[in-house]
Parts: sequence; C-alpha cells; structure tokens
Amino acid sequence: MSDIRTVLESPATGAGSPAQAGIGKPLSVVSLRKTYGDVVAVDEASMEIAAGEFVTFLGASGSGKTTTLMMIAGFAEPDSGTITVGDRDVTRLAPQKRNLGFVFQQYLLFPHMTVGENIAFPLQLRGVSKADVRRRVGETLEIVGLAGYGGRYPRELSGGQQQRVALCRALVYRPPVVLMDEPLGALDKKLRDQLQVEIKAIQRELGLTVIYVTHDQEEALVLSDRIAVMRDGLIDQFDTPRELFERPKTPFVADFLGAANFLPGQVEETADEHTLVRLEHGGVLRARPHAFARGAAVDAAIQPGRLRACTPDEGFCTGTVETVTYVGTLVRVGLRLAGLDKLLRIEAPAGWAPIAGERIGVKADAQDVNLFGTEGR
Ligand SMILES: Nc1ncnc2c1ncn2[C@@H]1O[C@H](COP(=O)(O)OP(=O)(O)OP(=O)(O)O)[C@@H](O)[C@H]1O
Repeated sequence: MSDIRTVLESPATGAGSPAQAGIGKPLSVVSLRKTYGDVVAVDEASMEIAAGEFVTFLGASGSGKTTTLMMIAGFAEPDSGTITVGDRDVTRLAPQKRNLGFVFQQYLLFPHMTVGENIAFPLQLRGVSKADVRRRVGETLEIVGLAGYGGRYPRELSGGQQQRVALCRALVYRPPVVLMDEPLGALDKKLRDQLQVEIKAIQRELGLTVIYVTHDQEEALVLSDRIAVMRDGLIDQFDTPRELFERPKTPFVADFLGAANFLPGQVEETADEHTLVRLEHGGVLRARPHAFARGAAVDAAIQPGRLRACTPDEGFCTGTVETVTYVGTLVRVGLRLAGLDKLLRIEAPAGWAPIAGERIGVKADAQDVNLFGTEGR
C-alpha cells in the first residue's frame, strides 16, 4: 500500500485538488437532535472533529450511532442543530452536494456494473476524463490487491473483496471526510483485522477525516484517535481510547469499554494522593484521588486486567477461585467473594495457573480504581 499517496493525491482532474498536508477537513456538529415520534434517536449531540482525525461512534444497538452518521451524510434530516464541514454549513445540503465518501456494511455495489465500472462511477459523476478514470481505477485496484479484477462483477468476488471495492469507490474521488457504518460487520474476524489495518493505513497516509460506526469495542480501540461513546441518543464521553479506558466519566463507559468490576462501598478517607473506600463486602480499597466527601456511597470500578492476584493477607479482599478460562495468551478467572452476588472477574497473562477452589487475595493500583457516585444508580 506504499504508493497510495501517489495514486490518490495525484493531481485531481475535475474534482478539486487536495491540500498537500492531507485531504481531510475538520467537521463540527452542534446540538444535533433527531426524533422519530416519541423516540429521541439523537439528543443534542455536539462534537468538534479535527482534520485528519479518525473518530468512532461506539454504542449498543439503538444508541443513535447510525442516525448521527446519516444526518452528517445528509440521508436523515435533523430536527435541529448544525453540521459544518471545513467552513461550509452543510446541514441542509443534499448528500451529493456534501462531497463525503460512504462505506456501509452492505457493500451497495451496483450488481450490473463491473468492479471497474463501480469504482469509476463517482469519477464519471464528477466529469473526470475517460483516460484519467481508467488510470485511477487501475491504480486504486492495485492498492487494495485487486489488480486484474476490474472486469469482474461483484457477485464474482468474496465479501472481503467486495468491501475493498466499496472502499476504493469511496476513496477514488478523494473526499475530505469518509463516513463508514459498520463496514466490516459482515466479515470474519481474520479479514476484519486485516481490513482494519488497511483502512487505518489509508486514512493515515491521506490524512483523511474518518467517522466510523461500530458496536465492537476492540475495533473502536484499534482504529480511533477518539471515540464518542453513545447511549440512548446521548454522547456519554468523547475522548481518546486511553482516557476512556483509564478515566471513564460514567459507569456506562467503564462497563462498555473496560468491562469493569463494580464494588459498592463508602468513602472512608479522602487525601491529596488517594481516596480510601470501605467496601460493602469487606476490606478497604485505595483509589486515586476523587472529589467525594467522607461517607459518600460509591461504586469502585476496576477492569479485570487491572486486578492482580496475591497472597490472601496482601490484598484488599480475598476470594475463592470458581472459574478458570484460558483464552489464548490470557487466563480469565472468576473469583467468588463473600457478600458479593456476582463473580469478580480477573484477567491475567496465561502464565498464571490458578486452581478452582484456591483461596487468593486481590490487589489493584490506586490509579486503576475509578469511583462513581451511586445516586441514580
Ligand atoms: N427511520 C426510523 N424510524 C423510527 N425510528 C427510528 C428510525 N431510525 C432509527 N430509529 C430509532 O432511533 C434510535 C436510534 O437508532 P440508530 O439506528 O441510530 O441506532 P444505532 O446505535 O445505529 O443502532 P444499530 O447499532 O442497531 O444500528 C432507535 O431507537 C431506533 O429504533
């Protein structure tokens, strides 16, 4: 894929030339809202996306990801709010006037057109000359490893190949922003992993602004500069993968991204360097500093990978190993704590070989312990 820049940044014919620094443009969404009858699909969504940034909308089914993307694309009309691409307000423009690229889960290739004709289509719409269309289609196919496939029909390609063609078609006219809705959702894991790498490489090389929709946490973490975690039409948190992982602002984010364990307790001591929490099921846990008053009821959230096994007298609590599952290089342990109705989940490198029935202690670094107030839980 090394020559992708040459291909997609070669002087444009017909369409406007991209900037040298990268073809991506910034995109801003302000107070975007969309209702369907009583359902608030998207509720006052606002975000500033930088030129060349890879942003993912992540959330459970029905959280408003696709609706937000469709409003940016121009396929759904917002009730209120504005969408700006570069310095242009596109809120009320027809999709084709927004000059955005799209890649959807369903490849949406024209079945009656060959692969070459499918990729050529957006260029022809833009009045690019025949010779340039032929050259650019050939070059683009080569980039994604499909040289020589231009004469085939979509039905003669595998799912992964079809999605590569869809990607070519979205990129061939160099849109400054590319919108992707679960583009890899229909592919098997191996192919998904491979195409994730390719999409990321293309995006980086060209400096494209990409907005990507997925409900797959791992995919979001691998691809994104920032992730908007959505829930019930609201953006819970819009942050870098690391911030979301290490400093979740809501229990939902801690659970959705980190699959955190939640331990109820009460703040016993607050200090500059830590907060001490007396856990309901026994034991005292040191968390990083939080602005909770003494006596406040909290949930301590700790990701399975940030809990470590230790001798019973070393840990903030002890429990009995109940389940042990090896997942490749990792071992997942379910620990039964007295007084807690669900198993505490621990994840560690597979070198650790705990035995069911074994009694162990658990510890965590204070900085890995996030606290959430329990009001409204
Ligand atoms: N055309 C429509 N008519 C009525 N309700 C709709 C329509 N489109 C979406 N909704 C509702 O709006 C809410 C948000 O839907 P949306 O498709 O944006 O969610 P999503 O996060 O993309 O979900 P998924 O991952 O399942 O695609 C849901 O409650 C959905 O039922």
